[in-house]
Amino acid sequence: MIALSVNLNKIALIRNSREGNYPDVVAHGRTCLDAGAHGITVHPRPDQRHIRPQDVRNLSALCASRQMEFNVEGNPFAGAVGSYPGLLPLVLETRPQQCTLVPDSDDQLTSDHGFDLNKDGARLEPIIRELRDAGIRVSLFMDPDKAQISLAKDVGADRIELYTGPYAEAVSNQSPALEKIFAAHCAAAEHALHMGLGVNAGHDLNLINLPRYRTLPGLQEVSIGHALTVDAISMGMANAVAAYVNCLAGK
Ligand SMILES: CC(=O)[C@@H](O)[C@H](O)COP(=O)(O)O
Ligand SMILES: NCC(=O)COP(=O)(O)O
Repeated sequence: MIALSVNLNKIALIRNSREGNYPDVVAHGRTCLDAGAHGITVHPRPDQRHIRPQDVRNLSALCASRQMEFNVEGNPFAGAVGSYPGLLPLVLETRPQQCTLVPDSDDQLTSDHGFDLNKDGARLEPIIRELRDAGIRVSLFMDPDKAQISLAKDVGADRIELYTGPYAEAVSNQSPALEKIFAAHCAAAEHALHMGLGVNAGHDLNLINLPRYRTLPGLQEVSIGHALTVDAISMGMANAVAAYVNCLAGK
């Protein structure tokens, strides 16, 4: 089974466009879990454009009450800004099952590359150790590069999350590069498994590109937010979650 972790960033983004708590992020989290999602993902950013620290606390409590996986993504090097305490303090306070470290700069529109561990490996190592010592599984956001994935093992990660943006773009553009891109993802996944790393994936996955991506060797979990939320506008959130769960199951 490939787990579906629903990313609720975009629900928070709509909420933040007005005062008040509408739509309610926690209520949507509950709907997703009721509809068959295996977990919830959030990616708080220092500018709090969507997920706020209190959302992380509330969703952590929701997932704990359901014994479902909570995955918090973010830049481990971003410090405290205003009421954003920084990723590490927030994660150590809320104790998700998984923390996915992503090499985003603070002003990035969205995530668009994996770690260069030749550059960041040494400063990531103590962070990964601290998270693992707290009982939190650590995944690193990575491009499908075998040498980099070997380094992910060396710095102590449990899993990698393969960055699927270029794969999704190639599917959507019907690019001739698609075969090569998907082959690189398969080789990267096989290498990760060989190294003893678990394999997650995410970014711009949708109902069109998922039927192929779900065949990736050893894929354990996908986190999906943007497209699933867009589908929920026409299908309803529960139906959208069910459609993605079915798609991952090959139905
Ligand atoms: C790491 C990753 O690919 C996702 O978390 C994605 O970056 C979603 O973040 P935004 O919703 O802020 O674009
Ligand atoms: N890790 C990827 C994620 O959480 C969601 O990415 P997207 O589906 O919003 O592109």
